[in-house]
Amino acid sequence: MSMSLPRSLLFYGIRRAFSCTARASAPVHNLTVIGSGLMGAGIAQVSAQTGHNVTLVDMTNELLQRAEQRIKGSVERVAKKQFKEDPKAQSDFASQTLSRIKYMVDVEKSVGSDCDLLIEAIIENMKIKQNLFSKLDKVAPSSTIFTSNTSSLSITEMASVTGRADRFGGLHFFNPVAVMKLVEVVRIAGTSDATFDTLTSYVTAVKKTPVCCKDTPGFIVNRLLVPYLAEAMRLLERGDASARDIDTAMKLGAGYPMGPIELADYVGLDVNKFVLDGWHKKFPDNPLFAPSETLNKLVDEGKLGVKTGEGFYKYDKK
Ligand SMILES: CC(=O)CC(=O)SCCNC(=O)CCNC(=O)[C@H](O)C(C)(C)COP(=O)(O)OP(=O)(O)OC[C@H]1O[C@@H](n2cnc3c(N)ncnc32)[C@H](O)[C@@H]1OP(=O)(O)O
Ligand SMILES: NC(=O)C1=CN([C@@H]2O[C@H](COP(=O)(O)OP(=O)(O)OC[C@H]3O[C@@H](n4cnc5c(N)ncnc54)[C@H](O)[C@@H]3O)[C@@H](O)[C@H]2O)C=CC1
Repeated sequence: MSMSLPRSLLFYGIRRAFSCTARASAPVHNLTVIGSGLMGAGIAQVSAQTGHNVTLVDMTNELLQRAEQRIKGSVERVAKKQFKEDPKAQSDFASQTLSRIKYMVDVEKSVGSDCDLLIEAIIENMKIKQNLFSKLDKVAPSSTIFTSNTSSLSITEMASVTGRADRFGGLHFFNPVAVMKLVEVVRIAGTSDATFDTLTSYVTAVKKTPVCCKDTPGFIVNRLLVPYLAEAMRLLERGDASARDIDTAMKLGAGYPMGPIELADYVGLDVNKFVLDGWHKKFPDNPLFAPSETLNKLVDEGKLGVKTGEGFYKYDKK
């Protein structure tokens, strides 16, 4: 005999399974962000702006100095916006934010005994990410929650090299972090309720909106966005329209803030290529993930988009 649930109960069950509402949880005070590039610097910034103590790590002091400059510029923009008519409040906000960020090249020392949360934002490569997590798992306190900001890789595969699958999840921020309001909180099979609750509370604390998703390729946003960007590149390759016209069309015809070609440059063509190539290898029959010749050529030439001064378009060097 089959038993059917009342509709209201069924929807309640679905809501609970996927709900991202923050419940009481262990708060995050201290976090370590590994990788001080576009994303890591942004994550460090929004965390420090909301009172968290951050240790930001990269491979060289030069990279960290670049990140510090970028963070400073962005915090000043935010301060001007938040405290429009009050220059003193602007400079207090900026200096307090900047004072909460420590910079470090020694990755193993970066997860001290008080580290509540680790966010990895290094290159989009599974082997390199696994090496990092495996190394950190041995030195980090057992209570530290590990997360990755990956765009496209499996969080489960990363957690598999550690002994802390219950304290592992994904925190996927969007670029530019200071402005974009969403964070995807990715739950793997092992993620405990306590870990999940801490992650959603942290996202709310940094003034972003969490959505919960399963550990599937691209989660929600990139599963939809990356094929769209690749399709725009193919449209361009076929000579069906110019880059400018494709971008203008999607801005004025579909209401996007940026067109797909300029957004690809903004995200970084290397990141686009890593994502597309990785999915093509895993799902070779899916035409949505077919490589783009133009993308490959630009990456080979070191033209990675806004961050290198040239991609599909040319930019003032940052
Ligand atoms: C690849 C992945 O895994 C996932 C991803 O991230 S996919 C990429 C997701 N991101 C997007 O889709 C971005 C789409 N683009 C946009 O939303 C907008 O074009 C944009 C926010 C980037 C810029 O907006 P814009 O209106 O063209 O430019 P601009 O006027 O300079 O900026 C808008 C506001 O944001 C602020 N802002 C922009 N960049 C900023 C930064 N880096 N730091 C601080 N503030 C910033 C500006 O100060 C400005 O504030 P006001 O409106 O109060 O003046
Ligand atoms: N660019 C984007 O729009 C988005 C990217 N992501 C993801 O975030 C991650 C980082 O991307 P970006 O910030 O764009 O890359 P990026 O290239 O700007 O920065 C990566 C940084 O990590 C550092 N790094 C590499 N290996 C390291 C190691 N072993 N230890 C310490 N630092 C190391 C590099 O020196 C570099 O500074 C990737 O997984 C990417 O897929 C997620 C959302 C949006």
